[in-house]
Amino acid sequence: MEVTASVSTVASRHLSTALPLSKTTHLSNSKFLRRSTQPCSSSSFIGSTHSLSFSSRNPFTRELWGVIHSSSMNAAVTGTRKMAGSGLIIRAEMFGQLTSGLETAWNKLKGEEVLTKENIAEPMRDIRRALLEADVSLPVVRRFVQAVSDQAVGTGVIRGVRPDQQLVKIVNDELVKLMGGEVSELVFAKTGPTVILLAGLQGVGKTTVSAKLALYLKKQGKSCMLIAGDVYRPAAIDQLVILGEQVGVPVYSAGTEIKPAEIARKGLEEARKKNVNVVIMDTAGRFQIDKAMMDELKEVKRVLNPTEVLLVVDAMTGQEAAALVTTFNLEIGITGAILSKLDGDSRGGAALSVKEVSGKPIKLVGRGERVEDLEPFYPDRMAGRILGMGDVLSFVEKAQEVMRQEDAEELQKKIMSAKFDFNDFLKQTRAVAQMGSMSRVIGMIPGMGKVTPAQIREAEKNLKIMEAMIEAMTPEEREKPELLAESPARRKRVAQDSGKTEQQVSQLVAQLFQMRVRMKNLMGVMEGGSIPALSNLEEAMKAEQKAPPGTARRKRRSESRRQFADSASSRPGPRGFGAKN
Ligand SMILES: Nc1nc2c(ncn2[C@@H]2O[C@H](COP(=O)(O)OP(=O)(O)OP(=O)(O)O)[C@@H](O)[C@H]2O)c(=O)[nH]1
Repeated sequence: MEVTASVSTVASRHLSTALPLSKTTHLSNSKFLRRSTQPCSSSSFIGSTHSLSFSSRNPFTRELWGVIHSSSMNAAVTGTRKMAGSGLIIRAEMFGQLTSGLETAWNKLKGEEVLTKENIAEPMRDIRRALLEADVSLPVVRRFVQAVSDQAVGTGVIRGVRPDQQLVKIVNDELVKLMGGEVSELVFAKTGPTVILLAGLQGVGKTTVSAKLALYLKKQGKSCMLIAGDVYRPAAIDQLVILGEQVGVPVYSAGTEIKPAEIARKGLEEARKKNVNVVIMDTAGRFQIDKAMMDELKEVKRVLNPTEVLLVVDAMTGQEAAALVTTFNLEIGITGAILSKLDGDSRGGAALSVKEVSGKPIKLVGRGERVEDLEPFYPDRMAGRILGMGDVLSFVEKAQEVMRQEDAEELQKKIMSAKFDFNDFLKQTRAVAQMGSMSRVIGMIPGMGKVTPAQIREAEKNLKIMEAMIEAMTPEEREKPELLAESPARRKRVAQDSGKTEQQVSQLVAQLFQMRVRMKNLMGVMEGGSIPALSNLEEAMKAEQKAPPGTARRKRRSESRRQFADSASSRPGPRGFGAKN
């Protein structure tokens, strides 16, 4: 098995040079395992091996994180200096508890030479406990643990691969298998419109999913139409109409005085007239399964003869979601599930149980309230995420959506000529914001799984503060940060207009200059090869960070500091840096 761990390189490269995914380089298993099991403390993650490979291709990301998370900025904001990473590491990303539970298992194998029946007994108990705590159904846990144990004992010694790493690999492969192995694509009708019928209990997110799905398919070039079939909740029809407008998709509604099956028939007729590619029908949810609901759905299904019948289930309901998929499948016959609210406190039980329990695949996942927050369900990426690998491919796709190639190239040019300005800064931070909440974006970056929620909250807060300050700058000041560096009066105005302190504005300007120099240096280190060997890159990055005094790099860094310090020292008195007026 090849694991695309090094897509981190691609992810970051994409942001700077928008390389196509096909240039992904693959790491061998052992490298993946080594990387995935390396501890990464929250306080040092910026310089960790993982984030080195990620950020090295995109100096901005690393710098952005460094700047927005700088403790000095926190101090300026809160008046206290906080230590980043106080020892207690909490995973910011979903399935955190499961991930840590599994980590406990591998950690017990540290120092062992080979996997044996005896030494895996305790780790297997940890795995079992972690899965049960994640609300995975018991029969699934039993089968899983059995499959992993059987393979672990039979593995023998693999040169260069530690037993704990071997166990990670076995668990990874079994997790992928458990979740269905392959991505289960939506099926489209060969002729006429493809009809997708959505079902599910109350409040699971059907109406939201209808609009999300329409947008998702629209992005693939398909014309869509929505049918509002929730006749029991008038607000659901209004909600769908509003969401339809938001995503630019027509909504067929016929009020609440008409039977859902009749709405379905008329809606389908309308869709045929309009010649749309895909029709998505939202249906009424119930508090719990009842016969009336099932009969109604059966009737709607008969009328629509849908290509897909997808049950929307709430990821937070754990194994209950899997049971629901089974019941709906037996009652009305479904083609798959959509797991909603995977961004919430889901422990993983639903994602891990649905396929195994019901035999029906999860086709899509909802990961947020926004209409953009719907993605295909990738079992391998989900396994990677559970194991703390970070969902890099999803990140790359998101990045591709929000970052145009020209922007990326222009940015690179600016970085190389040290002309990166506040407009670029703003554009980049917004591109990151567009990818979803920072916690999600950070969770997708390998090695950044272990960031404390407090750190993310601080970073998000800092980002807002910075945006406010940049927005208070004139277009000229944004383009020429020197103007601000040289004028305390300008900085004072920006501070007043943004409601921040002069110290915060000065600090932001200083950070931009430091970023310019450091990013240019990093890009320089990477120039000369398309995708440098990861190890070389890491070395280069380490050297960049740890260059001893007197070396060229160290000199460059001190020059950059001096450059800024020079402007700082030219100011009159303690009011700020670079003062000329
Ligand atoms: N965080 C998060 N919230 C979601 C997601 N999907 C839906 N929601 C929220 O869940 C709530 C219920 O969503 P609806 O789409 O109204 O659910 P429904 O199944 O149509 O509800 P009924 O019509 O009452 O059956 C709303 O507040 C949505 O914003 C998701 O993936 N993540």
